[in-house]
Amino acid sequence: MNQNQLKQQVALAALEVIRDQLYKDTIIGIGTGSTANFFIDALAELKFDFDGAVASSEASAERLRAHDIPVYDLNSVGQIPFYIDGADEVNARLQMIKGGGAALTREKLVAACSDQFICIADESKRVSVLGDFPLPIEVLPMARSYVGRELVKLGADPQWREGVKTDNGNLIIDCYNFMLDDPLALEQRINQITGVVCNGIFAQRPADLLLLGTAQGVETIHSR
Ligand SMILES: O=C[C@H](O)[C@H](O)[C@H](O)COP(=O)(O)O
Repeated sequence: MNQNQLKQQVALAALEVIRDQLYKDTIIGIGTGSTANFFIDALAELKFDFDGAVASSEASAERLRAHDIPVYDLNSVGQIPFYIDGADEVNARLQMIKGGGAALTREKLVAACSDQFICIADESKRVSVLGDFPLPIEVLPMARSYVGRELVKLGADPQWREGVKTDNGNLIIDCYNFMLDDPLALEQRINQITGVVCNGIFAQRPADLLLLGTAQGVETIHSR
């Protein structure tokens, strides 16, 4: 199976996980990226079984609307039962690095409002230690240079993702060579830098369930 087939496989598996838990008033949290896109396309089949969705990016909102799935503002929905999204890396504790598609802030926010975070990923995303994938950090435009200097002091090699603007109008700095042996401590430390909007470590809010696509089938891994 190629990577896209693995992504589709986990998208369908996620659909099976939520299928029996959908009600006419259910609002589903939807992530961003190629794996989330497979899920959105699969979800269209159930669109009459739930109310609508909250999206973590304009791109996902557009894709949902193209399937005639209503998209709600997060401010109007309160707590939601599920958030389904991909990841750039995920470890055995279901902590993740996210933000390869620059949607990390809205993703973290929708995840924070969700009872259950279901991560869907192909097996290439599984790691024992987070950090090979460059850590994305969303910063206010005028803080780019200052935050970069502060990140160097923390031991990273920060690189501005030129030409990319987030849905919130901010910039992305990708950090290479970060030591991520304590993801929670680093997540909190980076958040203390003035001008940082959000960082792509999901340790404070790890996934609750990981559906991992492998050549042997979908592995279901619950958080410990
Ligand atoms: O900002 C983007 C997100 O964090 C994505 O969920 C992540 O980059 C994984 O994307 P994909 O499913 O395309 O590998």
